[in-house]
Amino acid sequence: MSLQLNHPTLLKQAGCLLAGQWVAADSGETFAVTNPANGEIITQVPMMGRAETERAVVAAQAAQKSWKALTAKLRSAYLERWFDLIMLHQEDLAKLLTAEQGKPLAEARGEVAYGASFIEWFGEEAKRVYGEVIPSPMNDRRLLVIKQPIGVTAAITPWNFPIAMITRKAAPALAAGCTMIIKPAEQTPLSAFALGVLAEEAGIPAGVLQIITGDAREIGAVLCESPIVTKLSFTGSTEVGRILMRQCADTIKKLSLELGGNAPFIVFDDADLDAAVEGAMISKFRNAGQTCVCANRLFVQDGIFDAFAKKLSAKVSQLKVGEGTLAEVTQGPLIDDAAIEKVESHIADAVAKGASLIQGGKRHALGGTFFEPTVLADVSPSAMIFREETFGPVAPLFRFKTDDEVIELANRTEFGLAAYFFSRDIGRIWRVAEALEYGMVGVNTGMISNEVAPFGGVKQSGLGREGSHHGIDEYLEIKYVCMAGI
Ligand SMILES: NC(=O)C1=CN([C@@H]2O[C@H](COP(=O)(O)OP(=O)(O)OC[C@H]3O[C@@H](n4cnc5c(N)ncnc54)[C@H](OP(=O)(O)O)[C@@H]3O)[C@@H](O)[C@H]2O)C=CC1
Ligand SMILES: O=C(O)CCCC(=O)O
Repeated sequence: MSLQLNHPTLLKQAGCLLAGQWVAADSGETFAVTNPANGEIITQVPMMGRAETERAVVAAQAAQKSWKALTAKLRSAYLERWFDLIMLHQEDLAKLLTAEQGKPLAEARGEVAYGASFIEWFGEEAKRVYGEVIPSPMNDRRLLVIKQPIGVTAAITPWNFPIAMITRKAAPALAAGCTMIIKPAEQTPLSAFALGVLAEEAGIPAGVLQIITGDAREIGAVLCESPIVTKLSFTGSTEVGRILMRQCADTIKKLSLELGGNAPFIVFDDADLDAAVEGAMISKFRNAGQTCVCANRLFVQDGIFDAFAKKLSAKVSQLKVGEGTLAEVTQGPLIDDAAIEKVESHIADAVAKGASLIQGGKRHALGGTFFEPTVLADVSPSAMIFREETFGPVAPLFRFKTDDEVIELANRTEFGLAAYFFSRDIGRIWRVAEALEYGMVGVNTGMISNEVAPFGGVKQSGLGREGSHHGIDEYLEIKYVCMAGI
């Protein structure tokens, strides 16, 4: 194993973090974590299930009593220490992330900093959970609102952002006074464990943050069905989101769901062409196209279509595909074979329906799950790629003529996460921003995520918001106190 870390204990091999101990599965079973760039096994992690999850829930409940009793200032101090340690070990965390997920090291470093920013932000927000005094309609009464932690919470997270998707959930939970059990994706548990090691080093007490790997269905079933767990936050596919929502119905659990997207990226004739191409590169090709906010459908107005297609293809041809550890690489492997098959099927279907392939289009000569960054022109709205999230490095260009036409096309989807458009007409900017049925809209930019802004979708892209001052509300309950006899 060639992973050289300055702080070797960050690579946890033997156990999950349960009730302050690193423990093996009851059965002793493990599963392999592999490097998607070369298929090598990095390490084995525990294959846990129902029994271990039930114990984690009990431990989380016990820990929550004292965690919520701390002052917000003290919880904030724990989070600040955790943030500092993550940034201190940014390079090691980035190496681990690249090893198990595949993204280029520069992107991995960026994700570590992005992930840490949620801990810093919510550490600060912990101190600003204000209540209200409501002017009373009766002289002898005083009406108050206080906010309290929702209790024991759980997070089920995906492989595409193995650090940030955990911290975006765990930081507000801990800041609010909740405890959290985290089930990371099977492909990327090592980043999660490393966060757990640093949380321990920051002094975060046993049971406040627990990390469990293994059988997703069994672990998920316990987390959803337990009446002790009062909140579940999930990021991943819409299909699994639906299953979890159904499973949470019996306990009427509070849910945050961050599900699939089908982002439109619109370039109007009056756009700054270079800025639009830059925006498309970052929005489409970040993490090899494997983000839920990636541009999935690029709509380009007739008058600028050919120039945009040419410039974008030229930029795409300069992307360097390879192992994420190599300095010059800008696109790593896709996560697995299923991902590459989906990309291939979307391209084949688009071409069969009349699209022309103007860049890339096939598996990369490196083999494995490396894929050539691809551009398709004149794609038909009847193509599969119009309806489904590709989650890969394919930019399909659709031609349009009018504003009304493109707004209708952009909204013709059950998803509503992120949308982007480029224009320099202030009237059009307002009209289009308001007409797009999406939770987030980037205007003249392809990059919208940061810790101070509310991240989340409408329609079937999910429920709730993460990040920003709204993010902590997902982990708080409102209590109304009516005081009579004044
Ligand atoms: N919104 C987003 O950011 C993401 C969207 N996706 C979309 O989903 C597609 C498939 O990716 P995939 O990784 O399979 O996403 P999934 O939704 O299957 O996985 C996300 C998380 O859910 C867990 N999970 C899966 N099934 C269950 C279950 N029945 N009960 C409880 N937890 C469960 C997974 O665990 P385990 O890994 O152990 O199976 C993982 O931790 C992608 O191609 C992409 O389109 C994927 C990832 C992120
Ligand atoms: O794909 C996701 O679910 C997370 C998107 C990364 C971001 O926060 O921008």
